[in-house]
Amino acid sequence: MGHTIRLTTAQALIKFLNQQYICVDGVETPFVEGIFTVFGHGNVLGIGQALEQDPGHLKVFQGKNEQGMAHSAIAYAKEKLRRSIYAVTASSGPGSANLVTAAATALANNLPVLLLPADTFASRQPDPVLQQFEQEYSFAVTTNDALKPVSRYWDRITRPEQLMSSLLRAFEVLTDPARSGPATICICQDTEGEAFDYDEGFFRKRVHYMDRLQPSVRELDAAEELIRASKKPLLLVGGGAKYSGAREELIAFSQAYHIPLVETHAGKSTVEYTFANHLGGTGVLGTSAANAAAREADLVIGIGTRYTDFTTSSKTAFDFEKTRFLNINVSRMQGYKLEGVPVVADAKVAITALHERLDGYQSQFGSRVSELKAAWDAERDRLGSVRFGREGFDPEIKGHFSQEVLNEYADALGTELPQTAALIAINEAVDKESVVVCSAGSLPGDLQRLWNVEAPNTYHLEYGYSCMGYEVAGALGIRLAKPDREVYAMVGDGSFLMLHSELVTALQTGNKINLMLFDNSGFGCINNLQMGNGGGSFHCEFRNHEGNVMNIDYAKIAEGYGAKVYRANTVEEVKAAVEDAKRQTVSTLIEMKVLPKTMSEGYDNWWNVGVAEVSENQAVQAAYERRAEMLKTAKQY
Ligand SMILES: Cc1ncc(C[n+]2csc(CCOP(=O)(O)OP(=O)(O)O)c2C)c(N)n1
Ligand SMILES: O=C1C[C@@H](O)[C@H](O)[C@@H](O)C1=O
Ligand SMILES: [Mg+2]
Repeated sequence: MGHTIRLTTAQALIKFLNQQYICVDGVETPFVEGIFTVFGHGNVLGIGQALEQDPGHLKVFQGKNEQGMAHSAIAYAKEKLRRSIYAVTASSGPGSANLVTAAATALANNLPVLLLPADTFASRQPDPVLQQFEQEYSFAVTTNDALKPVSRYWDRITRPEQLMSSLLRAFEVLTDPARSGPATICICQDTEGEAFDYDEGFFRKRVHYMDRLQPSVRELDAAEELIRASKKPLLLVGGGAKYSGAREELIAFSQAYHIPLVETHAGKSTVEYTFANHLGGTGVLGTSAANAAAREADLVIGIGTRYTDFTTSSKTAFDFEKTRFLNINVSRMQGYKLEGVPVVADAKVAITALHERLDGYQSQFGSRVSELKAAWDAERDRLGSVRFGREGFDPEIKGHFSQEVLNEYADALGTELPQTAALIAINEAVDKESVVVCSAGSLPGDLQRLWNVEAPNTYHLEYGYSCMGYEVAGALGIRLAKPDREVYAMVGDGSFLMLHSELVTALQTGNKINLMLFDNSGFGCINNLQMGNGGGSFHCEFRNHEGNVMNIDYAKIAEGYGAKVYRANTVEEVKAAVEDAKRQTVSTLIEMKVLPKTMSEGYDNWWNVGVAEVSENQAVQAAYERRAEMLKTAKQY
């Protein structure tokens, strides 16, 4: 052993974080950008002291809610294509518990984040300490154990020297493209402040190489054979393609062999929609063009996709009798899905290698690609020009609300604005390099279908966990990743109510974000789901105790925090507000009252949901039977 240096566990942690680098394609950059903190008794005297003494290059942010700040950290990592992270420190007990939802969000989306919740005392001398819940069967169980199932790596540090092996393992996980996710290191409160003579070698600069996984010759042979045998292959672009940076390779491949391209939420904006062979999003929230191409395809080339139910329309989007799957993925687990032929490799490398092998090949899609795209573009134009009428209005979500109820909403909210028209107006008004973020509600559907991307990597959807409350916090994380871009959080009233604390952090730190608040006074998409499956409207509208539609002044709330606010209830007002908001340096909120049932829906999709098998309501029974019929056509596994 060489020289030693005497540090507390927390000081050693911060020193180590400063020395971690990542290398991708020969470019070496620091891996840990900073740390989000909510200090409490569990971490302020340990990690807080260490940061106050010497943060090194780490940027230190004061979060307002542990879940919120962790969402910001996750969004930062996603926007940085997993090549840079923030750490997150929380105090023990409720602070740790607040991290659970965010950890699960990171896990579902394969996003790296280092979670550092404090733990109870290693010595147990003062037990039970404040916020220790005392589980009778074991004093070793603390709130932090709730983070185990939602972490890719989890450890508890009860002695200073344990930190060394723990951190090395955590960074191996955080920088592995196939297993990236939350690494959680819980440090006992007393241990954080305990000193140890650390070997100086532990703090040397460490470079983690995110090498591009190469496909084997056998895999490429199999892939080539599949494609050559296919008449109508389809490129399905998932998040793995985006993280790999495979835009140019995908465009060249698609162009050379005339293979149409569709995308998942995570993959969206890897290739911009202006590319001629791009048919938009696929599945439950997909375009008519993408879903038609999926049905016609005899080979799906899935690139970095997890094939979720939304992507596959609960395994009904394809003709499973004839369609084969070629799965390019860095994860073997993902590669095995839908009985596909796996190519366990980096997307960019695999597409390049396949491109070189397919000389002379051409798909038989011919003019079908441009025809499908043109038909969808016309449909999008229609959705953009929908206007409300007090009589005979036929909303996109049909048969749920009578004209009378829709008029009631128009009166209560003082608006006639349809959601699709508002969204398309925003799409047209924002600069093409700006970034849009969303995660839950009806907006992901409208975004996947209607948000036309003109510049790569400008669309950020958290749809692995679809966690309400990610939108505002996520916008902050994106702004930190891309400080020169405008960031627009598309947020429903329900999501805004669930969590928007990090708006204050954005205002406090001068990191401008724009919140596009779509207020339809309710959990709109869930109301659609219940009514679309035979139910009534049950506890999803925001009506008060007298049965009246609530009209909440969200602009006033944001104004109270110090944001610049706008109230925009017509397409013209929305466009004007977006233009003015661009000129602001402070964070903005544009409140739009939109009519329920005016979001987009349909286009040959299906979502398998748990409809009641027995019910006193005939409409629910009918919905159950429809589901049973659909299940007959679905692949079983
Ligand atoms: C944390 C969390 N809780 C619950 C849900 C289930 N959920 C999905 S969308 C939704 C309602 C969203 O309402 P709002 O944000 O107003 O969007 P809208 O559907 O009205 O557009 C709910 C409750 C979720 N996705 N995330
Ligand atoms: O339950 C849900 C329904 C989806 O439509 C929505 O986008 C998502 O947020 C969700 O959780
Ligand atoms: Mg709503």
